[in-house]
This record gives sequence, structure tokens and C-alpha cells, in this order.
Amino acid sequence: MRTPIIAGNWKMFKTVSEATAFFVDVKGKAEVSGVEAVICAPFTTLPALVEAAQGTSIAIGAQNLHFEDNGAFTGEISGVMLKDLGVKYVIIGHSERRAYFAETDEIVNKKVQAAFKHGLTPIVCVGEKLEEREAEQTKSVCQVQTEAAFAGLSAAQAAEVVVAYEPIWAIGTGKSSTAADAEDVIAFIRDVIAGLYDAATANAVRIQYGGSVKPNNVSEYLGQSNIDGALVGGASLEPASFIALVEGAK
Ligand SMILES: O=C[C@H](O)COP(=O)(O)O
Repeated sequence: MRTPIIAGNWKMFKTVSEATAFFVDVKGKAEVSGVEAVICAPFTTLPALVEAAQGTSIAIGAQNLHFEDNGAFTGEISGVMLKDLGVKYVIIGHSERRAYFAETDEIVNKKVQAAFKHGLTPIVCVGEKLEEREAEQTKSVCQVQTEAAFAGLSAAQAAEVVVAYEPIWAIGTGKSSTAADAEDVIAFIRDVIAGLYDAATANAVRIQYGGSVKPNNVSEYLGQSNIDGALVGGASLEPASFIALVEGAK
């Protein structure tokens, strides 16, 4: 039985005071039995959020990490630093990082390995561009990205990974994949993981859908047998909307 996981990805939004105010509003309300709620926030807000989340069931995540523990990497943050803060999750390989910060599949894999080295749970993003979808390459793209991300992981580590299938054309556009289409791709990703390990490992992996998920469509996605949650951008920024997303995952 996989526990549904709703993760808000705040991207580059919210100051410390805005993040703290958000948490005051969602505390006790976005804590729904049987659903895991996560907020992946900007680095600057993480210490305040980790403190605010003490004693709640809401987990805090980062949106990136460097694969080295430390060194001359100006502007970067490592897994050591995130672990030290008390962060639990880290998003890796989001399409915005792949597109704007030249993250390759190899870098994504190094970051996944770094996350495990420091006891962080990776939320690994995979997904196709519009032109790839139109060329019917959705599954081959997801297969390559998934196999690369899992390279070198033990079965026990693999079972802990959270995968987020995010078709790039659906991110922030209001054009969400249909639940049936998302289910088809996510079932395929699960088969890819089964091919790398075994059915039991693949069945333990939680796979989210992401891309224009809103309170009014989240339950449709979660109603699919292979979809275990959502990675949500825009609709995770407002407390009422985030609470509704978590409740919709019940
Ligand atoms: O990480 C979240 C995704 O990029 C989805 O963003 P969105 O919900 O604003 O479409």
C-alpha cells in the first residue's frame, strides 16, 4: 500500500515571512490521515519552515542540491547542508532545472546518489517536451530519464524514490494531461522500474503526476491505480488551495 504524497513546489516564490504565514494557515488543516503533505520551498525559507513544521505531519523539502558535499561551487547548496537543516525531501531534475540550468541525466543521477548519501528522499522529475509528445516519444523519453535517475541505486534505495511524471507542456499552462494519459505513462514508468529491479520494488515506488494540478482535478489523478500523488506548482502557493489538494488526495 503506497501512501499518497502531495508535494507543493513553491519554485522561486515566498519570502521567509510569507512562508511562515502560509504555514500558520495550513497547520492542522493540511494534515490528513493517510496522505503525506510536503512543501518544497526556496532555500532561504527552509530553516523557518523546518522549525514551524516541528510536531506536525507536514514534511519540508528543498528544490535542488549540489551533488558534492562541499567545495568551490559558488551559490550552491549541498545535501550535507540540507540534512543539517532537518529537510526530508529534495526535488531533483525538475524540467526547469534541466532547461535553464543545463541539468543532464548524468547530473540528475549524481544528485539522486547525493540525496541518499545524506538521508534525503529524492523526488525525481521526468517528462517529455511538447515536440517529443507530438513525435510519440513520451515513453522513450521517460524511460531514458528514469533509467538514468535510478542508475547505481540498490533495490532498497529505489523503493524509497518518489518519481514525478511532469509533461513539460502541462506545467503552469493550465493544459493538464488527462488522468487516463497520465496513468498510461505512469504505469509505463513503473514497468521500467520493474525491469531495472523487480515487481515488488516497482510497486513500492510512489509516482506522482505534475502539471496544472488543481484542487478540482487532483482526485481524478489520485483515483488512477498507478498515480500516488501530485507535484504541484501554482496551486500549492495559497493555503486554502494547498489544504484542498491534500484533502482531495484522501
Ligand atoms: O513542480 C511542479 C510543476 O512544475 C507543476 O507546476 P504547475 O502545477 O504550476 O503546473
